[in-house]
Parts: sequence; C-alpha cells; structure tokens
Amino acid sequence: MKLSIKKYGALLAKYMKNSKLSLFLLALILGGSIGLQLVNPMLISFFIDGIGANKPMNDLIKAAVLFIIAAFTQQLLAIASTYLSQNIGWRTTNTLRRDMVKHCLSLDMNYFKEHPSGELVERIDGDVTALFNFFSKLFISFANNVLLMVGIILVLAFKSPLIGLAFTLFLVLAFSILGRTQKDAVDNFGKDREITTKFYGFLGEHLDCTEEIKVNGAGSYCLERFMELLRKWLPIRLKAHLSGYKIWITLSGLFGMGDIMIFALGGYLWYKGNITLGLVYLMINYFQLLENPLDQLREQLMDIQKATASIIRIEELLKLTSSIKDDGTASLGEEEELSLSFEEVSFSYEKEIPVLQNITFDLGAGKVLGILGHTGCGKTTLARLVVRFYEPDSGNIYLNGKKQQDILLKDIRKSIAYVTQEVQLFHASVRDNITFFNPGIPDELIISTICRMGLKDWYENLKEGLDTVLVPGGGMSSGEAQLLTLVRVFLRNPRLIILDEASARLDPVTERFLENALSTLIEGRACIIIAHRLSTVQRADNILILDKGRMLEYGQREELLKNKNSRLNELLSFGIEEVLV
Ligand SMILES: Nc1ncnc2c1ncn2[C@@H]1O[C@H](COP(=O)(O)OP(=O)(O)OP(=O)(O)O)[C@@H](O)[C@H]1O
Repeated sequence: MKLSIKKYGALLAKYMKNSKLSLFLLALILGGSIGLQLVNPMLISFFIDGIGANKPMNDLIKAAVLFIIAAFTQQLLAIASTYLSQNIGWRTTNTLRRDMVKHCLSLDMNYFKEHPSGELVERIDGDVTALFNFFSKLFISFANNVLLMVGIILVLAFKSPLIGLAFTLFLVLAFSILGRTQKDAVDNFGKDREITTKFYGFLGEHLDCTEEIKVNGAGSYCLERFMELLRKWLPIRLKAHLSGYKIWITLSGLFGMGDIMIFALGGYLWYKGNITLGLVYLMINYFQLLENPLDQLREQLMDIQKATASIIRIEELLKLTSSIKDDGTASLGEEEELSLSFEEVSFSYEKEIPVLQNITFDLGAGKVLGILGHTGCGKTTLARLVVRFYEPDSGNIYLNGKKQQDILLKDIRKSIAYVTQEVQLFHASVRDNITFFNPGIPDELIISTICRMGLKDWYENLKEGLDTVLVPGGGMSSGEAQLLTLVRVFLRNPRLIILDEASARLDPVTERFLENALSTLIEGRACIIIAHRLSTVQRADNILILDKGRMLEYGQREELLKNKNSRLNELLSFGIEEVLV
C-alpha cells in the first residue's frame, strides 16, 4: 500500500493552506525544543567537569541558572507545541470531515443503499481521525526527530569520533530490527481496521432496525451474529496489540543492550583517561534521549502507513461520483406555479428487471394526481424519479416544460417536497425538527402553522413549547408525526408536493385532522398523492393506476367514475383500502 510523495503533498497543501502560520510557529517551537534538549545535558556535563577542574563558582552558578531557564523554557515550548498541533489537527480534520459529508450527500441513493450507516460513520470519522497525527504534526515532528538524532551524533562525534561511530552503529542496527518487527504490526493493524469498519456497519444497521428486531423476537439471532463478529474480532485485535507489544519489547531489549554498551564504552574510555566524566554523563544522557525520538520515529512510520490506508479509502470515496449529474443551468424561478409531465418514462434499479415502463402523464399546475396500485407496482419509484433521486433509463421528465436534466438540482429539490410514509424525527427540539435546523423561520410562524395543521392540542401539552426535545421513534403517535411532516412541508412552501400516504389506519378524529391539514397544504399547489384512502382519491383531479410498473389506467377522475367498466370503479367497489393496503 503506497502513495506517491506528491499525493501526501497535495493533501497537506489542500487542507493545511489555512494553517501556514501555525505550522511555521510549530516548526520553530519544535526546532527550539530540540536545541534545548541538546543543550541541557551539555550544561550538566560542563557543570560536572567544572567541579572536577575547580572552575570559578560564578561560572558554575551561571551554568546552573542557564540549565533551570532552559528546562523551564522547554516546558513552555511543550505546552505551546501541544496547543498548536491540536489546533492544526482539529481544524484540518474537521475540514476534511465536512468535505466528506458534503460529498456523501451529493452521491445518489445507490451509494446509501450499498453502504450501511455505521460503515459511513467509520469512514467519515474513523478514517479521518486516523489522519489526525498526520495533519497535526507528523511531518514536522518526524523531521525534528531525525534532526535530534543527527544533532546527538554530531555533538558526540565532535567530542569523540569513536563515541559518534558507536551511536551511529547502534541506530542502524535498531532501525533494521524495528523495521522488520513493524511490518507485522502494520499488517495486523490493517486487518483490525477492516473488521472494525464491518462491526460499525453491523451495529448501525441493526440499531436502525431495533423496533423490527424486537417486534419479531429476532433479538437472540441478532445477538448471535453480533457475538460471531466479536469472536472473529478478538483474535485479530489480540494479534494487532501483541505485535504492538512485540515492538515495545524489542525496543526495550535494544536499549537495554545499548545501555550496557554505553556504560562499558564510557567506563573504558574514562578509565583510559581518553574522556572526561562530564562526557561520560553526556553519552549516557544522550543515549537515553535517543529512546524517545527512536520510538516516536517508529510510531510515526506506522502512523504514515495507517494514514496511507485511510487516505486511499478517503480518496476512493471522494472519487465516487453521483450518476445524477448536476450540470443543468435552467432555473425554475421563484414564484411560478409548477407543472410536471412524464413522457414514455421507463426505469429499472437493476438491469433486465424493469420497474416502470412507458409512463406518460401530465400534472398541471395546482392539480392533484392520485396514484393507485398494488404494493410493489412502482409508486414510490415514480416519486423518486420526480425528485431526481434516480435517472430514467429512457423517456423524459419535464418541469414547467423544461427537461429535468437541464434544471439546477437545487431548484428541483427546493421546489418539490416529497413526504414519505416513514416519518423521521431527529433527537432535537420541536423547532429544529420542524425547520430542519433553519434558524431563519420565526417562532410565531411555526406555532401558527402547527395550529393550522391541527396539532394545537399536542403543541399546548408540550412542557417547553418549541424547545421540547423530541426523540427519534418515540414521543409522538403516528398520526401526530404525520401531521408534523405536513407542518414541515407547509413551512418550506414547495410548489409541488408528493405525498406517500401512510397506509396505517388512523382513528377517525386524527384522520379528519389529516384531511383538513392536507386540504390547507395542497391548496394552489401541484400534488401527487400515492393514495391509500378513499377520501384522498376523491380529492384527485386525475387518477393513475399502476400495475407491475405499467399504466393500467389514466384519466380524469370524474370521467373514470362515469365509466362503469373503469378499473377505478372496480377498485372502489371492492373498497380501496381493502385492495391496496
Ligand atoms: N432501492 C431499490 N433497489 C432495488 N429494487 C428496488 C428498490 N426500491 C424498490 N425496488 C423494487 O422496485 C419495485 C417497485 O418498488 P416501489 O417501492 O416503487 O413499489 P410501491 O408501489 O411503492 O410499493 P409500496 O406500495 O409497497 O410502497 C419493487 O419490486 C421493489 O422490490
């Protein structure tokens, strides 16, 4: 798994362009910190040799004071570098997270069908988090650690070439041994990330279906699959962590051996009178100082490999494009009414399995089209085509006479409201649930719309009014939730409404509220209602009956009612709710 330096550079340049000053400061601070790490032991070495050589007290006190100042400054630099690197890391990864969420939202529905929500969370958060170190200070700190090592060797080689050579040999040996141990760890951590993604995919999918799982008593089966996944995960995780542990043991072993070497060499050279006691101290101190950058470099190499895997996955995701091209330029205007036409439209989700075939109809501005048909005949699919979640395989869809592909996608989505049967509530206040977090809608308008849509009693019982927090999947009856979606739509003020009527039977009072709300809502707007109720069919101007994706009957409702042999009359005589629900 490799990436070119150019790719790393491009990513860093893109996401760090707003952090140039912070990066520059961080590089300075880390450089300063390296200098101090090298200087401090030299001061102590000077102090030790100074005592031995009976240097004036003044010089020794100066060295001691300098040591204290340097140590204090080092702590301040450590705080500043932590602050800066955290800041850079969070800012850049948050920008990347935002870009990924934005990109995912632009993808077509097929993508969401194929990727469970948990997997997306892991992609957007897990992979991006793995890049935190990469962005925060990886390359600067990497360069600094190399510099620190080179600095140590140069200072020692200057004082004694033999000691410089011994340190260099030790580092070469350490890197080659660690490199081998590391490879194992990277492979094992890669496998661990893969199964982690799978686990979160599983979790997200099953949490979404908690109600169905409980109702159908499938809890134990799901738990068994959950345990199976955990059982697979355990050895992989253990292996990954053991290989991390192996690196730690190797490193400790290397430094244990190194310590022996340094003590022996230092003792021998001092005994022979080749070096001073201060230099022996410097050797020992520098050797201990090496452990940190060596360990950090090892970790950083591993971080680069982990980051590489994440960058590749992120790139793959960002490369995906929506099959729905948003390159239209025509506008739908702000005020015009909206009309819709289907012209010989055919569509299939999967090749060779047609879902809609040759659908043709017109929906004039301000008119209501009722769509009827058995389950699975393609009603929802037709609605999805209107809002351009999918593209027809053949035929054309027109809005106000303009081809759908030529119109700006944002205009389509703004002008059309699609109310599905499933009411989704956010864990948020009533206000946010209604406005979709748009702070520009005044409370008075929200409250008056709530009352207008028949939810006055419900609203008056809310303890904290619009600030009351709703919980997804609870706190509202299905009738109330449906009315709430109508409030949402009314406030959006769309020009075409598609309403997939809930097939669940509502009590007569709620049904009457819903009827009234609907009348208010659709007044003056074009409307497609996937009808499940007789009362809805009665308000339609035109009726389209689908059967296995084909048009079984289409025409003006009144004309169809006059025709005794029409399919509509047949449906009505059986009772539409009985036939379609
Ligand atoms: N995302 C999808 N991918 C593949 N096939 C799909 C998808 N959505 C629906 N289908 C299939 O397309 C056909 C039409 O489904 P659609 O949901 O449009 O029917 P419907 O008339 O709305 O049904 P219902 O009244 O039950 O909601 C069905 O055979 C269904 O299995």
